[in-house]
Amino acid sequence: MALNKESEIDKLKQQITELKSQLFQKEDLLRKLQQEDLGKKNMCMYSTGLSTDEVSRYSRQMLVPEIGFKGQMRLKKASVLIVGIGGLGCPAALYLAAAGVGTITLLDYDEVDITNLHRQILHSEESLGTPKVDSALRVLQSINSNIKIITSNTVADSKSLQDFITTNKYDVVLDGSDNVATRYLLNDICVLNKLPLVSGSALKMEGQLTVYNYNDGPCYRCLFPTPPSPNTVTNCGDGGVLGPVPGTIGVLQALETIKILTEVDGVLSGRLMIFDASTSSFLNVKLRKKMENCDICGLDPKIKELIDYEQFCGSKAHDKVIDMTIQSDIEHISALELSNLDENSVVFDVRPSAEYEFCKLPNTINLPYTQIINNKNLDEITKVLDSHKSSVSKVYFLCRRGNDSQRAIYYLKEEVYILIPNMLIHHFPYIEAVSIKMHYVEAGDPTHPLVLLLHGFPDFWLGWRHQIPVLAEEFRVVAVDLKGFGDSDKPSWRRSYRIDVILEELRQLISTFGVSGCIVVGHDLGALIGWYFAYRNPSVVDKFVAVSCPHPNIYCNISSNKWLNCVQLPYLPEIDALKQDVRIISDYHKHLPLNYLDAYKYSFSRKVDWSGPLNYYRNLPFNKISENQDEPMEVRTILITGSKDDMVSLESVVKSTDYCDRARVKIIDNAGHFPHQEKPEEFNTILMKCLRRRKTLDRSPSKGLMDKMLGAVSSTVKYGNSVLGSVHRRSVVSDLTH
Ligand SMILES: Nc1ncnc2c1ncn2[C@@H]1O[C@H](COP(=O)(O)OP(=O)(O)OP(=O)(O)O)[C@@H](O)[C@H]1O
Ligand SMILES: [Zn+2]
Repeated sequence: MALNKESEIDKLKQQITELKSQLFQKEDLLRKLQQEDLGKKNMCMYSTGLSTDEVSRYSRQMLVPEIGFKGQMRLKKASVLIVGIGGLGCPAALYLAAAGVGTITLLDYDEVDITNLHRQILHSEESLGTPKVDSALRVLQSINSNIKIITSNTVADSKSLQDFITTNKYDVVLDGSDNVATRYLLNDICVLNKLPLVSGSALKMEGQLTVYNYNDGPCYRCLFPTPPSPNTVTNCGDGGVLGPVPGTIGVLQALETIKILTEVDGVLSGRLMIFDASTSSFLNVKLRKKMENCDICGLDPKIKELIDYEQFCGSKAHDKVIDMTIQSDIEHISALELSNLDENSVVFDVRPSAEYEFCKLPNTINLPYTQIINNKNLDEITKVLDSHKSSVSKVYFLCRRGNDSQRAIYYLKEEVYILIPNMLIHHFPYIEAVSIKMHYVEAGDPTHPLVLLLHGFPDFWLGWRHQIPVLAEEFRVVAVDLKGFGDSDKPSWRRSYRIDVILEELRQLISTFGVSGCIVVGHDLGALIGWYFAYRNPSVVDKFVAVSCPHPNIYCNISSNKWLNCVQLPYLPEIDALKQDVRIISDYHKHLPLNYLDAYKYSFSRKVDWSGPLNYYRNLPFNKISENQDEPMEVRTILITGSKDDMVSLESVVKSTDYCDRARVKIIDNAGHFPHQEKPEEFNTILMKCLRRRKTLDRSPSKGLMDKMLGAVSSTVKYGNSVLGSVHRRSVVSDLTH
């Protein structure tokens, strides 16, 4: 009976396949005949250029004043290239075809897979295993037989794409791809051929959209001059994606394309739209302007023809499995060996709990990787191992692809903290301030005056490693991980990073140490917070040291500041900052030895590690303390800066003293933006001297400082002229007052 049923199913399947193939042949024939007939269609006698059918079909959109007859004709004459007929390309193509875009080219190398069907709405169960472009063609043509659809089941690479662009005169290119190599390829080809590029992306519950190379707006390279490290890019296969998210972005890509084609104002160029599906909100952020020194669209472009993009990006032009090899000596075992492990072995499955729930192997313990690196499960690991009946001989880590399990082992083997030799650190406690947990490192005698160290961006408490042991000899030192950084809580809400919230939490944190006052030393972002804090809490702050950071009112005016530009990153906020983490971290911390660089990369390795830092910059730089220079900073202030800091000008640091009752400026020769890490000995000598010093500081910079500034002018080319001008002006003032 069972056998009969099986053969009946097989027979039916075979018949359906044959019928389908006949159907497809007939559809093809029909299409061809219709295409031939296209030009001869009944023209509407009152509407030159559109057939009667077209007038009726598009009547609802032609009634929209922005489109009208003219717009419809533009759409009809237009030619659009869509690369990637997946989550974004499907909805985009659907709306463009329905809207009557005259010629649409579909490019995709892939075949329909069952995992595509929840979001790639042009494909169906029937088309499983067939080229995506074929199933897309069938559906699009059934919706609109008036338009011409060209398809190609190939990889878009430098050669194939150039051929397409030369043969077909495109008006717009729409990026529906899912990998970095293809993004750069599409960008470059669009710049070289002067075509706008409508770019979208979607992952999990977030989507992003922008238009590149349009009306003198920036191109992808203006914003991302170098590709992210391959291992930091997450794809839908790993991160997951909710169908309507790419659906929304794809539809909006079609909308932007229609706006460009019909010359409607308000195209999303120079702006990035971020869609947060979890809160149903859209956010528009301004992007950095077109860069004069962009490699492809700048004034003197280095790239004049297409290159090998897989080589340039170090990754393939697809987003399929990317295997990581973190450690060459890592021990791997086969599935068979895994199934035969003895009872002295423990297996931790480090996949997210949701994935573990899909399916799990017996005798495994779920210990999500994200929790491991958050230090949340270290106790649990110990507990599990302790409670194991027999003695544990081996511990195995398991995940889907072998990447997170390697990362977990690496993390557990080499915790960040053991990197610091011979440092006197008491403990790594957490403090519950108001509603958040702050992680900090404490050293020195608790009865000594408290020095609070606030790190900068992108940094965490470890940035003060050279100062902690030295300060600990005379002070009680506390180096905190600011909210959103390191091991402190990382709320993702922007409102959690409002300056009043941050200051209140800081005040509470200080009071938990049982002291009424302290010295605050801040670097970069930490110093920016320090300025606000000292201004508002003069009774709590005995002295304030601002390292590499001008007064906030000056900071507000520095439009070319790299920190602010960082917030303007596209594919921002967090996802792409994360993709770029290796680059950003290595760029900022060129002075660090390799093992420390690794520690930093850990600390900024996840999306959540970027939400806080970026939110600070979204809120802080736009808060002026007080316009009124008659309300100066009461707290004694020491400004320390490197003579070669390319992010903070000497001029801005000197000008900051205008806002202070008592201020002193110290310059560390040949140091950049991280003087406390680059020149620790000189920095420590200056810092200790300033912190010990009791007498009142003068308001004006000293003569020695002027000389140093003049000497530094040649090395701070960017601000050279303004520094020089300011030095002359200030010299006159000092001469008069001395
Ligand atoms: N260089 C390229 N040439 C042609 N098609 C490309 C190229 N790069 C990416 N694509 C296509 O872009 C589409 C992107 O679709 P999407 O992001 O929804 O993911 P997917 O690859 O279909 O599925 P998943 O990521 O879940 O495996 C895919 O169909 C892919 O084949
Ligand atoms: Zn550019």
